[in-house]
Amino acid sequence: MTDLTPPVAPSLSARARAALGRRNLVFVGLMGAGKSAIGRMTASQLGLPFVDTDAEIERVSRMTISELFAAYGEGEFRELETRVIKRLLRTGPRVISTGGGAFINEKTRKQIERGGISLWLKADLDVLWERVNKRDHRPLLKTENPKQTLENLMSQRYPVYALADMTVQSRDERKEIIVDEVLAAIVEYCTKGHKYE
Ligand SMILES: Nc1ncnc2c1ncn2[C@@H]1O[C@H](COP(=O)(O)OP(=O)(O)O)[C@@H](O)[C@H]1O
Ligand SMILES: O=C(O)C1=C[C@@H](OP(=O)(O)O)[C@@H](O)[C@H](O)C1
Ligand SMILES: [Mg+2]
Repeated sequence: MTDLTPPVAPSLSARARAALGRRNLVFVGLMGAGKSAIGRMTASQLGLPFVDTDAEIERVSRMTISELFAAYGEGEFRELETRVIKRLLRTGPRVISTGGGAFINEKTRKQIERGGISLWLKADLDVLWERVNKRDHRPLLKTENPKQTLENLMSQRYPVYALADMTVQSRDERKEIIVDEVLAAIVEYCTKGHKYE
């Protein structure tokens, strides 16, 4: 008997998973861009383990990010961040969401370049502000004018985030839509092999 079942096209998730192969996928971008939330959902779509580097740092140090900044300062936090990311990149594949400053640190950025493919979740100031001002766990934003601080960080950091392999616009749109755009970016970048913007 002939099989009359029509062929089923592989889903976007399956195509992205195949395109990624053994590589790690690393989310970078400013505070509030959605790295932690979108990273977790992307990992689930890809059927891969997810690690948020801030959560991992908090787990190994048994301190919150705010406590680490207060007790040891940003310099020590960056050292810890670099070590944690280096260790995570040694194995895989997995999805890794970094804290906003990780990719700015040259040592960490080089590690990410070697151990994975990077995706910048890019967002406008108003989108970022709307999201970060709801919570107060980000030590760098404990300033007199946190929105201005965020804007200053945008001008300093955006040229560096732009070095990422892929860029996806994070905006006032359902998270599922952003995740689909991330999956499409992976397919495009991994099959064509040039920067995706
Ligand atoms: N597309 C989106 N739409 C609405 N809220 C979002 C979206 N993406 C992220 N968020 C929310 O914005 C907040 C900040 O996101 P988070 O993932 O913590 O950002 P990051 O890790 O980049 O700092 C969270 O409350 C998250 O659920
Ligand atoms: O931008 C930064 O330098 C930081 C971003 C934070 O992570 P999110 O980007 O996930 O908020 C966290 O790592 C720390 O507060 C420092
Ligand atoms: Mg985060």
